[in-house]
Amino acid sequence: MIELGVNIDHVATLRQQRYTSYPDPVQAALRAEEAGADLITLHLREDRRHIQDADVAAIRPLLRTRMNLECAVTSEMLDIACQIRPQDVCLVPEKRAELTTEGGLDVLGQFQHVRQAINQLHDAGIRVSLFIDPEADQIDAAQRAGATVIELHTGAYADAADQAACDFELARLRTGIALGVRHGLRVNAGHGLHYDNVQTIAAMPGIAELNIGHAIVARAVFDGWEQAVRDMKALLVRRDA
Ligand SMILES: CC(=O)[C@@H](O)[C@H](O)COP(=O)(O)O
Ligand SMILES: NCC(=O)COP(=O)(O)O
Repeated sequence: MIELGVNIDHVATLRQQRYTSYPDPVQAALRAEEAGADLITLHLREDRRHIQDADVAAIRPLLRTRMNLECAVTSEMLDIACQIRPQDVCLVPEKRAELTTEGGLDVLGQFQHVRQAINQLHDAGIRVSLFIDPEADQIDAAQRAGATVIELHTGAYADAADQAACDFELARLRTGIALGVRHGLRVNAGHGLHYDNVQTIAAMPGIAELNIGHAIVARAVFDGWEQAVRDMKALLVRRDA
């Protein structure tokens, strides 16, 4: 099976909407693990719109699987990551005004900055993933910068307006995964994946892990949290074994 990273950001979004104490991302993380999550993903945004520093600190020692902490390439975030020491950090681009993470990290355009960040995290014993678009020059740059993991942004595939656009995005992803694997990288993917579009990505040879959040939180409203996680996990059947 491909590994499922359950992203709990939007459990915290619901809480932050009213600044209540519920729903609790700690419970979401632990119950996702019980339901079959292979790891827990969470994004500490600079504007703290969903996950809070206290959530990251509370969840880290309680996880039985592993934590994949997504954060921007800033000194504040790198310091927090080095203090928390999650097993994985995924470096992502961030814009204050965006609704969600709109594109991949421009590794090529800020190569030295990203390389230094990777070195700092590696020195703290943290594996580093780069959240990038499925573009050859970015995948090459990720490997040269020292990352051992990439997560390919599937948002353009998820948002494709018609079949032609969808086929184009799938071809980009297929080529990107193959290039990443040739470079010896662990290749993950995620963003905008849901119960009806995930299987096409899961069927692609070379994918190690899919990180999925928004769709699982939305499904949980009707089916319950654990069932939503179990149903997503069941769709991640590896076809390249
Ligand atoms: C980087 C990424 O793709 C995830 O963090 C996901 O998008 C959920 O967070 P946002 O909706 O805040 O971007
Ligand atoms: N890195 C992508 C992720 O963690 C989940 O994104 P989404 O499913 O909430 O769009």
